[in-house]
Parts: sequence; structure tokens; C-alpha cells
Amino acid sequence: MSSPRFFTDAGIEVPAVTAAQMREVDRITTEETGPNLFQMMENAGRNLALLALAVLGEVWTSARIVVLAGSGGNGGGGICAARHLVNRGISVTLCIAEPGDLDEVPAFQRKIFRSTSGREITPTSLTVEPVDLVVDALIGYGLRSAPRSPVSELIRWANGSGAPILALDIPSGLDATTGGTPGDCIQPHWTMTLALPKTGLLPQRTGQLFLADIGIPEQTYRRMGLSYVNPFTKGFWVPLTCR
Ligand SMILES: NC(=O)C1=CN([C@@H]2O[C@H](COP(=O)(O)OP(=O)(O)OC[C@H]3O[C@@H](n4cnc5c(N)ncnc54)[C@H](O)[C@@H]3O)[C@@H](O)[C@H]2O)[C@@H](O)CC1
Ligand SMILES: [K+]
Repeated sequence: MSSPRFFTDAGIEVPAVTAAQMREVDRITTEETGPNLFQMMENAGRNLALLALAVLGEVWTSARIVVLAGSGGNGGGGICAARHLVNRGISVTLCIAEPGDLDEVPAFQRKIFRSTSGREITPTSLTVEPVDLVVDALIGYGLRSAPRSPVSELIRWANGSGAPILALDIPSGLDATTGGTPGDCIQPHWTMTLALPKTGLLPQRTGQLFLADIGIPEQTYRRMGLSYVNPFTKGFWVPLTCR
């Protein structure tokens, strides 16, 4: 099967990468060119919050948002977005799947979140109260196998909540390289992928797809041998179409 190709509305093609290639982009960025992980995660989370506000539209001031976060880089972006949304007076509930397992940078995001008025709950405390938006930041390109508990329960809760879902980077449970689903998988209305689209982001799995800038300089992509033209023009995210 040929790899999907991704284009902006202006016709700029953005190269799609596998999870392994994205991990290498990440390595070159963090070890050689910068930005560092703290900076990229902040950029990811801020863009995610802005996109959440955009998809909510006029109801944003009275919106109730649940942010589901995992323990890795994907979860950290979600926790960061949760803070930016709370800082705008929105009712945000943060649910971290396994709070005892947070990596260093997401743990720092959680520390900052704890100085907001946002609420943090455990997975077993999630209720069926109406929600306007669910933000899925459970797993990104780090998926290892079929999602296990409690992540699998959170995916099923989100899909059954009746609320639209905005997924960060990859719908949790989707294999970023193949587009396969070894188990439960988030069914999003929108996906905001980071830096470059991944080969597994098939249109039937992502809902409307957006690409967000996390500040990676062109040098990083050149070192990977990728043909890259800045797709963002003056903005910080763009819609992407898969052909
Ligand atoms: N340059 C980039 O691409 C950047 C990526 N970032 C984000 O970081 C993500 C990658 O971060 P990580 O490498 O930490 O990986 P992820 O955060 O995608 O996934 C790792 C987490 O998922 C859990 N997990 C994996 N498989 C599971 C399964 N089958 N069941 C239950 N839990 C499972 C792991 O226990 C771990 O907590 C990207 O998808 C993106 O969202 C950002 O942090 C900013 C920089
Ligand atoms: K996700």
C-alpha cells in the first residue's frame, strides 16, 4: 500500500513520517538543534488549547472540558493545554490515567497545573455528566500494543461520552506508522498532529486533521533528508488534507 500524502490548503506537501522517523526528529531536536522538550511541549499544549477554543466556537466561555492525559510526552501536551484553558476561566477537569508514572517533563506540567483552579480527578471518578469537549492526550506515537487498563477504559469512556473529541498528535490507540488499531482507539472529530503528519494518520481515523508548529527549525528536517517547506505561513497550525 502506498503511503498517504498530506497537503495544506495552499497546496504545500508536508512529508509524512513513521513513528521511528518522528522519534529521530525528536532526538535531533532535543540533542542537537533545540528547542528542548520543555519548549516543544509548551508549544504543543498552547496550540492545542487554541484549537480547542476554535472548535468550541461561541460557547467557549461556558464550556465544560475533560482532558485525558497519559504519562508521556503526549500527556504533557494535554496537561499544558488544560492549564491554558483554565487560565481563560473555562471549567476544565484533568484526568491523568496513571499519575504515579508521569515522566519528568509532563510531571512539571502537572506541577504548574496544580497552581490553577483546574480540577484533577482519578480515572475511577469520571462520571457521565454532560461535557462539551474531550481532549485526548493519552498516547501519541509511543503506542506499544493494544491499550491496557486504565487507558483502555478512558478511551471507551471518551468514545461513549457523546462529546466531540479533539485528539493530540495521534488518536490514542492508533498505530502512528501503520494506521492499525490493535485494541480500543479514540474516535476523534479532530486531530492536531505535531510538527509532521505521521504515515498512520488515515482520514477515516483522524476526523479533521490539523498540523501544529512546535518550533522545530528547518535544519532538523534537512538533517533527516526530508524535503520540507514551511507549511504554516503566518499561523501556528494549518488544516491538512490526505490524498
Ligand atoms: N518533537 C515531537 O514530536 C514532540 C512530541 N511530543 C509528544 O510526545 C509524544 C511522544 O511522547 P512519548 O515518547 O513519551 O510517548 P507517548 O506519550 O506517545 O506514549 C507513551 C505513554 O503511553 C503509554 N503507553 C504506550 N503504550 C500503551 C498501551 N498499550 N497501553 C497503555 N499505555 C500505553 C506509556 O506507558 C507512556 O506513558 C508525541 O506523540 C507528542 O504528542 C511533545 O512532547 C513535544 C515534542
Ligand atoms: K492522543
